[in-house]
Amino acid sequence: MSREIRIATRKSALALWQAEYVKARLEAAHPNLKVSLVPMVSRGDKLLDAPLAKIGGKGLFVKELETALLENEADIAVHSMKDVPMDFPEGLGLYCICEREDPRDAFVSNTYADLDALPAGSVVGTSSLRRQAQLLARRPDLNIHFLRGNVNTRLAKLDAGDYDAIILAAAGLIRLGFESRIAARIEVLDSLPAGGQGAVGIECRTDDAEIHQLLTVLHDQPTAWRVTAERALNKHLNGGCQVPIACYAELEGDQLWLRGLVGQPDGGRLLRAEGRADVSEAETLGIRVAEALLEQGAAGILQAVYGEAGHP
Ligand SMILES: NCc1[nH]cc(CCC(=O)O)c1CC(=O)O
Repeated sequence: MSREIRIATRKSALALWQAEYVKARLEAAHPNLKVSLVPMVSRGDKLLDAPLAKIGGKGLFVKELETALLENEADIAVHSMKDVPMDFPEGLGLYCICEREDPRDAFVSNTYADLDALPAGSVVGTSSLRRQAQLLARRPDLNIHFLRGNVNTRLAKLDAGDYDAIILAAAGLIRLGFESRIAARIEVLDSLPAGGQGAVGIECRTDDAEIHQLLTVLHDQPTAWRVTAERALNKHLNGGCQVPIACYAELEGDQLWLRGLVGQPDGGRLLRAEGRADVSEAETLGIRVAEALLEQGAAGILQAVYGEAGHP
């Protein structure tokens, strides 16, 4: 096989790690395949036109990679599934989901062993409303402070003494070699993860059958079923990037068990719902659990959050 695969990637440490991981696995499986990385420079100008600007936040970074695929500057884009919007542009789709890393949130602190060890009034860093809602529901005394930036930046801010603890996805820390920084993994019961957390997905052109075939060695069907159910829930709740929605699917034999949560950002109310279905019904299950959340009043909570964030 003489084909070359060009991987479009952002330049953050985590994005590069994920791209290198896919490159290494593709090369191992297909010895004659040439795989290269195409690191994307910022295209701030392109972000200003209306349709892109509407997508916002994380969606913008994905968009940049998608443009490279559509313009045939690259062949595949590697994403953290939790950052991938629900719908794809015409001509592109998700053709591979790799085996999931630890999906849990991680408690990271230089002083305290876990959440319960934090003294009253401690400062915890996270910019995720999902994490904030669940933290405050359990520990209303904590002070949640905004924490932005990539994984390295966030760890540096913790080390500078700005926070007593921070919450990050375990997966990102493990991939970047920072597993030893995890003081405690927070069980999913206490911090239900974001849909797709810990899973890496590969997007490519719909009509590129040769690439689809080459990618099959990286596909992990159990992860794909789980992430499909989670994304269906997010989609049904219209979950964008800054919303207090959590969901997590596990496999019990050939049954999917999906748990979903919508939380008031101040932790005052956490709505929970769950359901089980055959793996072939992953999407229906996601919609069903989302409906159960809506019946409890999820729309009101989400509407209040969108209002504050300035969304329509
Ligand atoms: N929001 C950014 C982001 N996107 C994916 C991960 C971690 C790795 C993953 O979930 O696959 C992170 C960092 C974090 O939330 O701590």
